Amino acid sequence: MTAPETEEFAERFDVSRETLDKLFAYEALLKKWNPAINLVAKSTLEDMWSRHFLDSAQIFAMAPEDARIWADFGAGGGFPGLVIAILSAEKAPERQVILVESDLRKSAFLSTVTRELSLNIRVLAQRIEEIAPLKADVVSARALANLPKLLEFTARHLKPSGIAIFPKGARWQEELAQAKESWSFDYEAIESLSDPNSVVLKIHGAERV
Ligand SMILES: C[S@@+](CC[C@H](N)C(=O)[O-])C[C@H]1O[C@@H](n2cnc3c(N)ncnc32)[C@H](O)[C@@H]1O
Repeated sequence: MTAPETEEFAERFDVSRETLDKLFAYEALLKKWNPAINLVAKSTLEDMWSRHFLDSAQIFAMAPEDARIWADFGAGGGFPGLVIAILSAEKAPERQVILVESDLRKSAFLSTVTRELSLNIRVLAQRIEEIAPLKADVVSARALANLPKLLEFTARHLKPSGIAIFPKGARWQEELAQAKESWSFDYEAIESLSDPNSVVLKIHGAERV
């Protein structure tokens, strides 16, 4: 039987049975690897759908459908990047997702899921600072760094027309004010579906001032 949170997820994001099965397979691999390499906090393992999957899928839904290159920085256990790739297989099949993760054990996990689920993902087991410009349409990052640092990471890798999408916690306004000291940009702050105190920041046209 399908759990209510799974049904709610399927309905909210209008995904097929095949996509749900890929998410179940990813969940099983994550639970298998987590005790060895701590991909997500143990306390959140039983909350996979209402927390990590929902949190990631809302980011997917905020990007233009025709975004071809999507880079997720500091992908860790695959949030949001792996969920983006699983949803993209159904809804944006031309898209390639690039997962940048410098921790070798975590990037090995990301490569295993990529292979087992036949996803259109390129895993880069490198530091963001060291990779060649990606010319991405979208860059996302969850729980990686504060906003000024994220803008610095993103600047080299986003196309001029591209957007950056960063989920942020309750202190997002402080980070925004700090970022505005060195950057000019347009943004939207969208209330997070997984936590009413958090937002997802959508940023366009960032330029150093
Ligand atoms: C707190 S974890 C967040 C993981 C995932 N985004 C999530 O929300 O569950 C941050 C991840 O970023 C990776 N990381 C930190 N600095 C990095 C860098 N400069 N280049 C690539 N990866 C980095 C770490 O290895 C870690 O896996």
